[in-house]
Amino acid sequence: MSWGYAANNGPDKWADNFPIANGPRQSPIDIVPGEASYDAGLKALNLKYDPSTCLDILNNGHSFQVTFVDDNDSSTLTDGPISGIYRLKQFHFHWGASDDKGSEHTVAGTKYPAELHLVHWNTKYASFGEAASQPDGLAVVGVFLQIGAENANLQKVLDAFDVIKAKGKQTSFADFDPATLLPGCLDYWTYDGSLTTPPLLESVTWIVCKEPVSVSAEQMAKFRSLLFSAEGEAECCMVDNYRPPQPLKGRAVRASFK
Ligand SMILES: NS(=O)(=O)c1ccc2oc(=S)[nH]c2c1
Ligand SMILES: [Zn+2]
Repeated sequence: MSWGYAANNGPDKWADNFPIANGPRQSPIDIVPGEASYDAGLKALNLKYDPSTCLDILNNGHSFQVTFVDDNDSSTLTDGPISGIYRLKQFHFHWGASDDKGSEHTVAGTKYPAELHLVHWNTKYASFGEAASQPDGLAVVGVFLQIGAENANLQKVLDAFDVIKAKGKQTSFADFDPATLLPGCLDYWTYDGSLTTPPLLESVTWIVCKEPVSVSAEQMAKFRSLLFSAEGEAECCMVDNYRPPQPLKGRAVRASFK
């Protein structure tokens, strides 16, 4: 049986096949603003995305993801807490069955209804796969979603859902600018962590934005219309695809803002 988010294969069971689940730098974490240390040396995030690198959108059975062409430096993350050039590979989300849960990171115990992850890999390595096994291989920008006004930019992504409802479904998705999903203020917390899904590799510099973006309650319902299950299988709604916060184990969380 493969990993998932159900009682029999969910986060509490992942250590059976992925012992790093109990490792020293696991993600997500609960971010306690009062315990984060302001670091004046942290640079502003420099995100430069080219919409023409947007390739397709797919339901991978754990979330849906929008994948980008990453054979050149058209869509990159530089500065912030990282050094060098990291290329955008994909973005995806995690969300709950109801608006009171869904994010992976929490802020002083507060759960948001959803969390966006923009996944980048360090171009000092040959590929995403190689970078994912290196301690400085990946940088993921996390953005919280909170219930409010309809998000017109997000709607462009949700409009593609009807053709990727089931696990394994994929369709072309072009000319989308992921920068339109970012908050106006790019203040962030940063810490050393891991992938939040198996293989849980400890290769991620996490960059979590302080300011959430809006999503309407109707748009959240659209997220919940996706399926974990493939066509022809018993339908299982894609909800609660989030890992809960993990032990900090002495790690420092730095803030880019006072
Ligand atoms: N949820 S996440 O930590 O951003 C993340 C990002 C990229 C991934 O690639 C595999 S494989 N699992 C992943 C989890
Ligand atoms: Zn994620």
